[in-house]
Amino acid sequence: MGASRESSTPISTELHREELMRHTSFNRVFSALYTCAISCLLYRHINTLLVHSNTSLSIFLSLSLFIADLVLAFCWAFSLSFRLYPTRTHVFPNNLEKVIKRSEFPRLDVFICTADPYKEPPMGVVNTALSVMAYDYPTEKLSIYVSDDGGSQLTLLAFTEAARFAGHWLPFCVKNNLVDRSPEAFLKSNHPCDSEAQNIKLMYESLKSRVESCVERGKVVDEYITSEQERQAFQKWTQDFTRQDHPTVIQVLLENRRDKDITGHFLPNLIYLSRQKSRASPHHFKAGALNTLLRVSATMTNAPIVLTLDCDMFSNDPQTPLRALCYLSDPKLGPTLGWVQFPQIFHGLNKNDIYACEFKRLFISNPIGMNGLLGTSYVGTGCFFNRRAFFGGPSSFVKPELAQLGPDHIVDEPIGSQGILEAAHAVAGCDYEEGTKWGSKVGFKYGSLVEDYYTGYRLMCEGWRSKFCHPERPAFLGDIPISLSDVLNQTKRWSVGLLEVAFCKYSPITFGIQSMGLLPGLAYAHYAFWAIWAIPICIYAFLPQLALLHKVSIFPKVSDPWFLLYVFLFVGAYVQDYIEFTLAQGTFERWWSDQRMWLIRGLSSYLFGFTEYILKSWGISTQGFNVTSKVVDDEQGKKYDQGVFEFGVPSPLFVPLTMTAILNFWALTAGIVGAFVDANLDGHFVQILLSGFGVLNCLPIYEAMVLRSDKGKLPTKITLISTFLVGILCSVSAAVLKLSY
Ligand SMILES: O=c1ccn([C@@H]2O[C@H](COP(=O)(O)OP(=O)(O)O[C@H]3O[C@H](CO)[C@@H](O)[C@H](O)[C@H]3O)[C@@H](O)[C@H]2O)c(=O)[nH]1
Ligand SMILES: [Mn+2]
Repeated sequence: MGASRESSTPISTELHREELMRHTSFNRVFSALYTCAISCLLYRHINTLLVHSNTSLSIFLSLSLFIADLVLAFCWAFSLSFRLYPTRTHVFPNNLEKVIKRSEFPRLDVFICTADPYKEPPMGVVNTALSVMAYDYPTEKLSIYVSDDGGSQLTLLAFTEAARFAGHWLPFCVKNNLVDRSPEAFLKSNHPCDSEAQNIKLMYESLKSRVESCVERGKVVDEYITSEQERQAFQKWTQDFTRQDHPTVIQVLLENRRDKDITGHFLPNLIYLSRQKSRASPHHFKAGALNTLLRVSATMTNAPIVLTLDCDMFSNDPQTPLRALCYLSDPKLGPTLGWVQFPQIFHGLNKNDIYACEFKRLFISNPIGMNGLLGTSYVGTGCFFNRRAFFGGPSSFVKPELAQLGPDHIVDEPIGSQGILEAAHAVAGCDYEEGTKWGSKVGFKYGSLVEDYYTGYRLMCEGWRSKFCHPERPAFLGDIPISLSDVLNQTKRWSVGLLEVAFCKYSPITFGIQSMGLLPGLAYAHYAFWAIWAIPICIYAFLPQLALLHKVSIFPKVSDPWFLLYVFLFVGAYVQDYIEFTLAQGTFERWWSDQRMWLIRGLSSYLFGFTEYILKSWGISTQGFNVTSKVVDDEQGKKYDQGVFEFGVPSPLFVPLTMTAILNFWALTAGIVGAFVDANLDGHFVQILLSGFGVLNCLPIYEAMVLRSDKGKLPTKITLISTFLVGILCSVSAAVLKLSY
């Protein structure tokens, strides 16, 4: 591979390079072998089902095991798409200015989304904004838009303060050539403590304490409002102003041609936006916020490149836009390149990443795999878009209802002018989208709780391509949830959103494969059907154990040749998984957490996600976008750093987990005792092994159930309910067993 390495490309102007990963041929051989093994297993299942199952019990057992393995086989087939063409990319930002002059760099609009000042502390949002305002990019080309779906004056206050601080912070970053351009990250780093740094630190800390004191009080204190203009802005928060019902607030906090930093250089644009909300109109959560941002920015700056960021993803490398430009400004890729995605990488993970929030596969390995196909999916943050991608396919332009919102429109008035502000307010109204193509043909797509995945998928079906850019130094760093219930609720929301895509008329297995081809379609199907993991995981967590308790043997004996097939399939999958994980710089401990959390998610997030999706499609439940908390309370934070599971709240999500822990422990004990008493180790070996594996994975649950007494232990209520339910399961299965004899 590595076509661009050919001698015809002069190295000095090379902007990017791709190479197939070295282990690809191994992957392909192993995949072929594994496919054969799976086929054998499915053949055996069908054979057992048709020939050897004659009682209703044995039909039930064989059918369940068949379904479990069939689903596993599907999941495995989907994931093949990531393994056949894994392609790494390299970019050379140092060559950029040889190809395109700095003065000709395209303008860049940055969108930062926030939705709740209490779950997403305003100081965090401010740090994210400052880190991108300080990008190593011509400031006159840079505009930062902050979308506040929380409609909070606290966030606006934080940003009026931040705008003032930016005048000191930006020149400080440039002068000292900092790489940590989020003030919080800078203060935590080993920086030189000269008087200038000391000064900046004091300034930042006083800003922070003002903002945090207001957050604590829940309102903006008068003494912090310093100008008439600010006073007018805060007056919009009247008595009737609520988060769900309020007028649009647009505040130009910094204007490029007007505001200068302390060294006399112009500052980038900084705009606060809280779109109009009304209980009567749907707001479509983040997708709605992003579409409003697209329109408002179109009236103000309309940059051809758009960066979307979550409020907790601060920039960790000021060169990032230059890296993105290595692709976006390459005329060879130009016409169909829709976006350049950087991975989501997180800071603050504990040593073993107990909740597997790193999502190495989701955010790193799989994108590398998709990179060799049509390009990686959009993951909601850290993504540079070609604005044109939101208006139809590369060769089928879809006009927005106002020409002014189109990607070619040129804004020629200052952003603070009356005309511009009026236009911006008009397109931020809550009824604006009624009768337009926004959300269907134009902009971010509505219809799924994972608007990022769905939008990227639909754009790719329209013909857009993408690139994954994975530099050595993480481009962005994000926060992770640190309590188990937050973690599981997050993946539950994803499961619901993904299922919405799986079963809509644009399902990846039908529409996707048709419009993108087999492998990219399978890659998207892998995500869409993510939650079906719940089926095999639940079956394997309960069925063999219940059977073992009643001394029913359901797997081949150790002496049976089919036993070897099971060993190969299990060990093969686990070893391959381990190798892939460590190839992506993972440790053994983190891999163990990762596989454990996969099982835990299967028994909670995926299972509940499935149920909620069904209820939602029947119109019974209306699951919305539950924002993940980014607040770290000290005690919880300390626990997390020690690597202790935090249960705490009595969430129903914990019930199937606890049931699994109890049942597996019981089955293992009974199995071992039985092996001695009945001397039938041979027949029950696989089931004993499975129960043992279950117990091993449930160790933190036993600990939280019986050994701990702190606030994060498993609530007694959950233990009692689970024990009761396991009791019922056992009695029911005993009764069924009796009936069938
Ligand atoms: O009504 C809403 C809800 C959320 N958000 C913003 O959306 C972002 C993501 O929300 P978060 O609670 O952090 O969700 P996560 O599950 O952590 O996010 C992942 O999954 C989301 C889709 O479910 C994607 O949008 C994100 O980019 C992706 O990082 C945050 O910046 C929120 O402020 C809004 O702007 N409006
Ligand atoms: Mn998040």
